[in-house]
Amino acid sequence: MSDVLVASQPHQTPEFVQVLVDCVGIEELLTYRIPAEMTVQIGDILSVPLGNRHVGAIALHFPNQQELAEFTGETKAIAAIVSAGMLSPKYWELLLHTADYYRTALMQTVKVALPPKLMDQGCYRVKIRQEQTERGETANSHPIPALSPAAQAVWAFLQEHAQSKKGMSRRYIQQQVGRSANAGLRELQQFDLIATVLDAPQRPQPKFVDAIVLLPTPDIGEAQPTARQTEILTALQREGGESPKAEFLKLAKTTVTALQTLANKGYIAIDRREYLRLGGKSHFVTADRPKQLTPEQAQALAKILEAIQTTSVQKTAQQLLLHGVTGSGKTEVYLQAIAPVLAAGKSALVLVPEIGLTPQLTDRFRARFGDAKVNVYHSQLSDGERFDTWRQMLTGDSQVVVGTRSAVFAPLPKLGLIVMDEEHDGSFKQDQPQPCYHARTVAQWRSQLEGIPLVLGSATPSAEMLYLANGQKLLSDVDRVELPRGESNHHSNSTANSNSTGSTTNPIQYLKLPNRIGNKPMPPIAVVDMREELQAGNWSIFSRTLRDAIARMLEQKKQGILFIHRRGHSTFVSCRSCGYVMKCRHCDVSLAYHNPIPMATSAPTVSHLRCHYCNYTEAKPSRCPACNSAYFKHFGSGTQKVEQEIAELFPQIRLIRFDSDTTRNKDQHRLLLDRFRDGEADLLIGTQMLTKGLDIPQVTFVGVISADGLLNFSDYRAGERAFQTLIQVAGRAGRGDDAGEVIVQTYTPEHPVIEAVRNYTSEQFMQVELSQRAALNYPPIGQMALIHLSSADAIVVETAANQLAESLRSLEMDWELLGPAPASIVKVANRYRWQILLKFAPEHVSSLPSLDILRSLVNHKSVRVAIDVDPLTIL
Ligand SMILES: Nc1ncnc2c1ncn2[C@@H]1O[C@H](COP(=O)(O)OP(=O)(O)OP(=O)(O)O)[C@@H](O)[C@H]1O
Ligand SMILES: [Zn+2]
Ligand SMILES: [Zn+2]
Repeated sequence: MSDVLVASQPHQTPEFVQVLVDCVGIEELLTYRIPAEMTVQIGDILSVPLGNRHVGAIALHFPNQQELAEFTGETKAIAAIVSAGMLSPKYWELLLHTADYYRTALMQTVKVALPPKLMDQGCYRVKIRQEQTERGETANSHPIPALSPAAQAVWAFLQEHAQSKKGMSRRYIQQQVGRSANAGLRELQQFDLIATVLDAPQRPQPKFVDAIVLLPTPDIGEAQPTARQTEILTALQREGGESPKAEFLKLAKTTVTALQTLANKGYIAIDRREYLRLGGKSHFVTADRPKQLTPEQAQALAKILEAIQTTSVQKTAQQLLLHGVTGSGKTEVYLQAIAPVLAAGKSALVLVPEIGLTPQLTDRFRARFGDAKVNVYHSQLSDGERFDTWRQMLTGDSQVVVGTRSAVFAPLPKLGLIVMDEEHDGSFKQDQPQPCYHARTVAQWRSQLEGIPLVLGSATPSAEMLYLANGQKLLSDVDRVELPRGESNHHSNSTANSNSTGSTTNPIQYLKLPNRIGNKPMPPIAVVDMREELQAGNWSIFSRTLRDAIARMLEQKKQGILFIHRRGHSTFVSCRSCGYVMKCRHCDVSLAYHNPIPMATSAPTVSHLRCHYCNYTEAKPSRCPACNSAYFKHFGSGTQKVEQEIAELFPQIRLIRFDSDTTRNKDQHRLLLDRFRDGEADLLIGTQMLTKGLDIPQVTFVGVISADGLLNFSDYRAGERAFQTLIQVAGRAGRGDDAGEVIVQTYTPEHPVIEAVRNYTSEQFMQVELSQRAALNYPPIGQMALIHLSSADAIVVETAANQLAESLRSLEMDWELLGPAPASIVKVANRYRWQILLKFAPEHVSSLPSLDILRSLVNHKSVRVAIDVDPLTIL
């Protein structure tokens, strides 16, 4: 796939190796000599001399002749191989490719992928190789007579402590044996007498406890439970019908005897259950068995299993796009696809968008496969937790890892399947620091490198995946993409097929789940025209329809969700009377509203509108250019404001606000959602986070305060994103027995996105969307990269941006350069932000400037530069 690996795997035994050292402040690779008796491989953890001490290092690159020629100084020799072959060459190739594609130094990429402390030599232990001690008679004498005194000393020390199963740390051996220990260890390693292992953490054992379980009310004729017994049963019901015995005794202030009586009467059972220790709140796994699949699910599963079969024989990766409407049972398909992978002793990686979604989803995986088989990996883990989880993965034990973006680098030696849930979700893309990788792109490379299938699931697949699934063609029916059986096999011969864009010529199988489980109808979506509300004299943010729906929901004692577009992005200007939106005449994106900003030249001193793709600027008209209405301004309402107004309208309503303010703490998500699930509130008010995978059966009502913020996001992807968000949000309604109802408020009901959402016509919408993108060479047809510049000094950053743009233009590369332009939100954290947009054909991605080159072209110390390849938002 990448040339990088080829260059780094020379044919002769390499004499030198470049390593990354575990030392704060040293970012570049250092070159070391490999002693003649040592065989080093890429990815080995080494011990190398640095200054007057030894530090940990990772072997990352074998320099070629040219690189060596540039190198003149004297090189020191590697002291020891601490741990060999811990991560496979394929894993390192993945990192090398990621660094290269995203124009980021390898070091920075490694830092994103690996947990802290990995190179810390204290984390490794030396053991006598098993075969040697088992030989019994040789165990107490020197197995090989030619050992040097240093090696003999270490050997004797290790033998003395052979009963310690965990082994000894190098540091401890050095302390005990003395200065020569390192040489001794190296010699023993060379004779293969010792092994070094990463100190493996103890896997927590599953914990079982007695649990009280509520049973269906028994048929007991006249004998009613006593008042006290009813109290106990109600308490148990409040706990969800299940509670650990010890906790419940305290909670219900009752006794073992009282519980036994209830058990004898058949009201409850006392049962041994596995007890889960999850972040924050421990709770039970309710035993969960595979569900009987619907025919559609079964068909999708069969295709995935077939892909797993074929790839394990032929090592050719396949991607499968599982397009299943909200509530169609995609997760159940993942679960049943993973089961045979685990049964074969392999591991599965499940990537999910955000931690807000993870508790509910990980619970389902734990319930199915048991606590011991499931590891969770995300950025909110502490350094220690990350490190422990990493080591757990390295053991090679068959396991499921459920994680967010960075888990795409999970070091699973026997990976058999990658699943990416909600593949369209923007949080798979890293904004900063560099590399600004997209986990889906990296997952695609990884699946090809490892020759394992990648399942990408979504109710609203991304334009990228639909385009790929359609064979990179535009206007044809996506449904017909599915390949005839067997044809997929000879198409793909391993990784050689991928081109430089990271997309693949391997066929993508398109799998569809068009119906909800139990054939529950999709909730009807009603669109309210806010212009009419205005005409009727209703100036509130709630239409009459929305107010009535909430009143009805309260009356029927149902639950609802009110969605508000993310705060702080009300940068577009539109007309409340006719819905007209100001757009850039060159770029087909909404113009951003700017207060006066300090600029070197022609600084507008009044509020103005500006395109942050191409820098086109115009004054903000005071009246609507289309209908001359004076009600022409920028807008936005935050969650707090909506919360206040709702509380004023419905004084008795119980609300939970769910946004980044109320969910800062990592257990807060689970807590708030649990409270809502338990019926502690009527209405959940929140932002984007609510759109993801919530499966709460009692929710019948979903309201969208204003779709306009989504529709007019000043970005070429606004339409796609708005469509996905609205469909996902609507998909939270009517998942249980009662039918759902969705209300969307907007000033532009005739907008194609709104039309498509109302009618659930995703394919048609995406086809039009793709052909519009093709017209302007926007992704996924063309490609883009965004160069960010920022500085505390508004003038300096503008000058630097102009100079950089000029330098880049003079390179005369195969890209189109737009800008420079100020970012739509110019000032963030006291820094002014400018950007340069590069548009190019996918085959030219490797000609993009690297971060190092950009830095050298920008000659201002105070200006920070970054490059984002395939940016998701251009704000
Ligand atoms: N074959 C089945 N039989 C019965 N119930 C099922 C089956 N498959 C899934 N379910 C249930 O249907 C509900 C919806 O399934 P699931 O959450 O997997 O859907 P989804 O497609 O992942 O939804 P979304 O994309 O909206 O998150 C869940 O409560 C799940 O337990
Ligand atoms: Zn107007
Ligand atoms: Zn423009």
